[in-house]
Amino acid sequence: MPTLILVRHGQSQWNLENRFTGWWDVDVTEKGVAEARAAGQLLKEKGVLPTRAFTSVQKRAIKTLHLALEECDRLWIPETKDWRLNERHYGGLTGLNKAETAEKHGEEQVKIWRRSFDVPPPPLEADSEFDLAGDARYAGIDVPNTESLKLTIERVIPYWQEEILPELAKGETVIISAHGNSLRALVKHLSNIPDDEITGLEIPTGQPIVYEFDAELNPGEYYYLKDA
Ligand SMILES: O=C(O)[C@H](O)COP(=O)(O)O
Repeated sequence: MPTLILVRHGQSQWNLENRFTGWWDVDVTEKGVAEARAAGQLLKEKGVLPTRAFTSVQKRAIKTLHLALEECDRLWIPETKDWRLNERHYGGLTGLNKAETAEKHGEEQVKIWRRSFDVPPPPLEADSEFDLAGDARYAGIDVPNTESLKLTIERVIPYWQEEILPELAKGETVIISAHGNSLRALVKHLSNIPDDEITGLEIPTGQPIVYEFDAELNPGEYYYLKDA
């Protein structure tokens, strides 16, 4: 049975510091490493062993993938990294503290920037220290200067359809190690969550989520592997 495992990266340094991160390439903390290892141990314990892996080009997701695969002895499986699985771009909020931003602009405005479906944060200034346009990994890519969830969906779902779904069609057990909002994009699509209900979906770090697909590649309800 084709199976999909989604894992949000373990805690990052800026998760810990409560800063907007987006495309900025922040590492995992010690706690994040432990979360990633625990995710891999859970895969092993439950016998849900990935045969194919996808991740973003951001180290917090890549490291989480590798730590988890190491724990379930699957470091050898084929893996693909792609920017389309990156976190949504946080624009001009990148690097700012979330609580301080709420004090400055109000809780309501920050909630809109963080959880609305189609309101992007203010764009990143071209001379910002967080501008990644010159980063080698994005050569030839039009790096966005901000993204809403809607814009994130517009790059995640075509990638899902073109690159990941064909692997599931072969019967693979696919693991995707990615980010809060690139995974929200995917869960919204797979579970048919309406635009106005997606605001309520929070994806915790390091907790494997599983979808099982039928022969027609229709996904069932997702569940947390720890509860299975
Ligand atoms: O990019 C970030 O700051 C986090 O990974 C996700 O942030 P959010 O919870 O504000 O969507």
